[in-house]
Amino acid sequence: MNELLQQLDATLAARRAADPADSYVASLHHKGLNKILEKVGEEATEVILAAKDAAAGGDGERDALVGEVADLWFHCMVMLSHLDLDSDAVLECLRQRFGLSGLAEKAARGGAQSDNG
Ligand SMILES: N=c1c2ncn([C@@H]3O[C@H](COP(=O)(O)OP(=O)(O)OP(=O)(O)O)[C@@H](O)[C@H]3O)c2ncn1[C@@H]1O[C@H](COP(=O)(O)O)[C@@H](O)[C@H]1O
Repeated sequence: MNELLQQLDATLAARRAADPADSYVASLHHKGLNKILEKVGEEATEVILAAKDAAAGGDGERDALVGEVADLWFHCMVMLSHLDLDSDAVLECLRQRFGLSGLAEKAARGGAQSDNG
């Protein structure tokens, strides 16, 4: 669906058979799902901290936030690849949701009573 994401997905899939000594992605696949999830968690925390800094800071902090989001997206893509999924599946999910109000969707599944979930 998105050319860059598709190219990156292809690289991530190819790295599953690569030597961990030669490739960061191969080293993550080699270490396994728990290591990959640890990285996703770390990167998510870094995004939160960077967003706080960006809200209070200037262009440097905003650029740093973009870099942290890229790290998070990348590690989520490695996680999907490790589980035989790819970004196309996520983009298709977003495409199906596009234009459907989150409030309307929540009401349709009977979840409109609470603000917490
Ligand atoms: N987009 C990325 C990308 N974004 C971030 N990173 C790496 O992700 C790591 C995360 O940052 P950290 O500060 O947590 O790294 P770290 O401290 O070395 O990690 P740990 O030792 O704590 O696990 C860094 O080493 C980054 O270089 C990426 N590594 C690879 N890619 C893409 O994946 C492709 C394949 O990479 P290789 O498999 O390394 O060839 C590359 O060509 C790129 O397109």
